[in-house]
Amino acid sequence: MAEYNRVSECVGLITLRNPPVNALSAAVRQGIVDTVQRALSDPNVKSVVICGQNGIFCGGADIKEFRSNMTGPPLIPMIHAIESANKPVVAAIEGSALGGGLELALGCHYRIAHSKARLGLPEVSLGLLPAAGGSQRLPRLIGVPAALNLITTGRHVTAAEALQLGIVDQVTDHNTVAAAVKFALSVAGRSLDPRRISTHPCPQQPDLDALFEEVMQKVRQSARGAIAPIACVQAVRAAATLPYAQGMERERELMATLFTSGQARALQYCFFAERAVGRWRMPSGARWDTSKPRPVHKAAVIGLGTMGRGITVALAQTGLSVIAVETQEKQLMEAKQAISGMLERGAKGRGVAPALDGVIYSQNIQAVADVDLVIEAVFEDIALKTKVFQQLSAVCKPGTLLCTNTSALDVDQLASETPNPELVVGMHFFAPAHVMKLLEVVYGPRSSPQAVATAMQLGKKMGKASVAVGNCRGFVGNRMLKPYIEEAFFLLEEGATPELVDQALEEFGFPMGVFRMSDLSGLDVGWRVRKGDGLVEPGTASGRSARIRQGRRYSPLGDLLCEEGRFGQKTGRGWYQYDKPGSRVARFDPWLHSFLGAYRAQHGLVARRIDHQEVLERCLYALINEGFHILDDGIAAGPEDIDVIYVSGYGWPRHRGGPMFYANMVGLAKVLERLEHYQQLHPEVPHLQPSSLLRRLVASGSPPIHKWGEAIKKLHSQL
Ligand SMILES: CCCCCCCCCCCCC[C@H](O)CC(=O)SCCNC(=O)CCNC(=O)[C@H](O)C(C)(C)COP(=O)(O)OP(=O)(O)OC[C@H]1O[C@@H](n2cnc3c(N)ncnc32)[C@H](O)[C@@H]1OP(=O)(O)O
Repeated sequence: MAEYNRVSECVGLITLRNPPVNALSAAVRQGIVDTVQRALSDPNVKSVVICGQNGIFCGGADIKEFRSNMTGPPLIPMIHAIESANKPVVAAIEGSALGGGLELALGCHYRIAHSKARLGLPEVSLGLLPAAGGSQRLPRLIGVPAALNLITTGRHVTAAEALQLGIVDQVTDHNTVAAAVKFALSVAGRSLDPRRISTHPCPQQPDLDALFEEVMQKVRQSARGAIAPIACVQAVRAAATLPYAQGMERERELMATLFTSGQARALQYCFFAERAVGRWRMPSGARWDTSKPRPVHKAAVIGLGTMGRGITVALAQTGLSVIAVETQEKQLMEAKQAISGMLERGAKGRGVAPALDGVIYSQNIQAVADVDLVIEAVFEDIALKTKVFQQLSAVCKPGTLLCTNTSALDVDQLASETPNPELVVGMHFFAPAHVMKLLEVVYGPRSSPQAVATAMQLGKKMGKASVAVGNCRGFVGNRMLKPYIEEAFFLLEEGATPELVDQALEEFGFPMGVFRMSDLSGLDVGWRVRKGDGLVEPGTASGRSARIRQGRRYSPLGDLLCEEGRFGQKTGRGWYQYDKPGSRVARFDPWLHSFLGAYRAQHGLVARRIDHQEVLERCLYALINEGFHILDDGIAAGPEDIDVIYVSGYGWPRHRGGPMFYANMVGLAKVLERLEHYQQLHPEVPHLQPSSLLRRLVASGSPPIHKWGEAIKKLHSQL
């Protein structure tokens, strides 16, 4: 809806009303068409101001409408009618002007923004392009290079940057609508021809072809298979080389291709999934909207290794007071230096003062007595963590939340070692913790809803994609990673190479294939876990029986590399070779290939040709299958939780929507059929055995992903 008022006698004020972000729904578009017409036909009105209610101009087209048949007046003629109006129209921008919201403002003759406003054309992140004239007007207004940057990245700019770029005409610290009304009065009666952006040519740009070639190359490289960034470049090229009407035609064609692509569906799914995970719920029935978080003003981090340092930085950057505890003096000094450096670099990047004073360092655990929340990040050893939790329980004031950053240990076991297990949750950060977006908040059967609410709220404050998950081995992310990695090892045994497997996964869209990723994170990490599980044996045995451990197929390849001291990048050797320890460029390693040949010979394995399709099906479907187990077990509340974890923490290509969304796109029946196929070939591999939930979903007609929750509930009630 849009409300109309006449203010200051001769200004028509149009207010967009569609909480929470004034998205341009059919009703809002109709409201704008009607109120603009009313203002233009009223002889008492000399100029018009468009604003949004509740301090936000407009969050763009209503993304929810994209899923259905769109009705109501279309955006493009609506914006043209504003631009061609014979009275000045001024956009009063508060909060956000994004996507269609900014395109609406670009159709206005003037734009006044509040200093705290953010503007942008983020359509690319939804798999689209600014298709209400944005791809044609913005380059005409601010020039091709700046428009390319904004449209291909989708980044939001501050009002100050928007002013500098020429997107807005004025920035105010005061009441934006009042400033816009005053401005509208001052320009009433002036010629509007120079203010109609669509009538301008793009500012001249030397060597346009070279510029587009360079940008296209860069975009193709970073897009990892996403098509929208490429279409955005093509649309801006049309703006730079074609008359406006033809440019608009090109914009429409490109949008039609994107709009109907699976990628747009996947990216829009991610947008809503990221918001849905904030509405967490636990199997006990506790939920986000009935659980009140405790305030957290002061936090502590115990253990200042890599994870503890990153967590300290993330907390301090949120504005919290942090007590950082490390018992060894030398490590404490090193950590202090490293944390200060990270805070300084982070502050420089954001143009703010570093929060150095926000961190107090101590060797003494007693220093945490009055904090509201502690995150333990000591070495992954249950005995050590148990001791720390017992000390914390004795030292901390009553009610302090005790969080563990474990990635592998049993949160419930740790909780049971404390007098108040309801205060214990896992906060599983990903390295580097001040950079990586993902946080798994792990609740045990005794964690209180308030503890979960507090950890979730703190995660949100830290800017993390926080997902509440149940307690199990590996939680969600690492539990699903295990079969994925194991399949990759089996593929090597059967004839694949690390290069082939990685290439297939990188072409799918992962930033790194499984072997390059293992080299980066360190092969010794998995080795230690497998040793702990009693799976590692001396590598001299041969034949099939040597590769069956604990009753299932096992590949000792990773262990054998570790025995050779090949831990990945840090030792300069792993699945690849590196110029020196710590260097990042993975190179083909002839040693590794002859090692694989010798290994196959020792075990009587005959290498066969393996193609990309098999790599993808075996690695990805094994991972997805585990995802169905996780849903069946109630460890994740819904497929969105799993997908957000994989997209924000494990490099799953966002334009493929996450593993569960991908399974939905491929078709559940197809995933089931391929798993059954591989399971028949590899009966000794339990993770290829299709999950019973997947079978039941297929049997119930493969409901679309947004109906899985309902279907799972129904299927569980039938058990
Ligand atoms: C046959 C083929 C024909 C093809 C041709 C089809 C042509 C169609 C014509 C289209 C013309 C193109 C128009 C335009 O170019 C396209 C667009 O505008 S796409 C939208 C672009 N806008 C955005 O991407 C902004 C998205 N929103 C945000 O970034 C943030 O929400 C915010 C605005 C910065 C506010 O942030 P917060 O305050 O943190 O709030 P939340 O993010 O939590 O959001 C609150 C709530 O609002 C919902 N929401 C937000 N934006 C939109 C939106 N644009 N549409 C619908 N809903 C929106 C959000 O989901 C939250 O709700 P919840 O999910 O929690 O219920």
